[in-house]
Amino acid sequence: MSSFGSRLKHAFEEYGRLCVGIDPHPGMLPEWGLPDDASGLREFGSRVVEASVGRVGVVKPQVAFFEAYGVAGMRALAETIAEAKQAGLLVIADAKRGDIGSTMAAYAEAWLNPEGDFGADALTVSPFLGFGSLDPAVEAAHRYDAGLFVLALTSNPEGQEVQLARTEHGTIAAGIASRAAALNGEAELGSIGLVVGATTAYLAQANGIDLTQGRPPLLAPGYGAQGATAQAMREGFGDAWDQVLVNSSRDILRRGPEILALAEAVDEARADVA
Ligand SMILES: O=C(O)c1cc(=O)[nH]c(=O)n1[C@@H]1O[C@H](COP(=O)(O)O)[C@@H](O)[C@H]1O
Repeated sequence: MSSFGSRLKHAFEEYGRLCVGIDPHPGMLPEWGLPDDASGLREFGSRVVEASVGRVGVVKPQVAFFEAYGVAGMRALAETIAEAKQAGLLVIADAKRGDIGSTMAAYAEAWLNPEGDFGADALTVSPFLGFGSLDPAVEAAHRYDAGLFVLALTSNPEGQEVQLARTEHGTIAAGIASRAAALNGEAELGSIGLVVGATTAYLAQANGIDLTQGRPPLLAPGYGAQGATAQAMREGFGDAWDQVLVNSSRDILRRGPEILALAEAVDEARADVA
């Protein structure tokens, strides 16, 4: 298998830079006329996958919204991931895992081993136990040709008190960006990416954080429902714009439950961020 970075680059070329979020928020299943249980979750996941195939290259299930339904919810997640991969979509499991040593290794095994129940193409991870605590996840990503998206400058305003705090080497976010860059080598698009909010990207430029070093893919949530526009994102990311994968969840999902209406919303968002 080729590296995650090169699979993502191919997806960019084929389908553009939109990632559809599979986020079954509380209340959304009944709004869609689906049972508020694991069978409803499964149908929800299937509809979003169906509306995404052939329109975008990447989907991002939000693990928490499946986990909230217990064991049956996690089974629905596993089946949704398998269905998406089977349909040729890249899957980013948004579980924001962060731990140390063998525990981090076990999380990475759970989410990145393609033979496992939840084997995704990439996983969101938290570096706030120290960037080096992610080493076992980086090793697993290399072993499985998978990717990571390391939280750096998240879309929520509360993130900044930690992420823009300064050490003698600069901001915490700048440190995260340069540690990720060092892992990416010379690839046109690396496999170790960063999460930089569509709403907060401008803060990278304002604080001298270079997002182009190492060419990490940049997962950008915050477009649409959290208020970021395509124009603001383009300006905010500046020279790093061609590395950006824009996520949209609620803005698309609120157009459900019909697959045709969802597909139309996907097409509109994809064109808007092109
Ligand atoms: O890692 C993420 O995906 C993420 C990071 C971040 O900084 N902000 C953020 O909103 N997200 C996720 O991106 C999605 C955004 O959803 P919408 O705001 O509905 O488009 C949710 O699944 C969030 O958990």
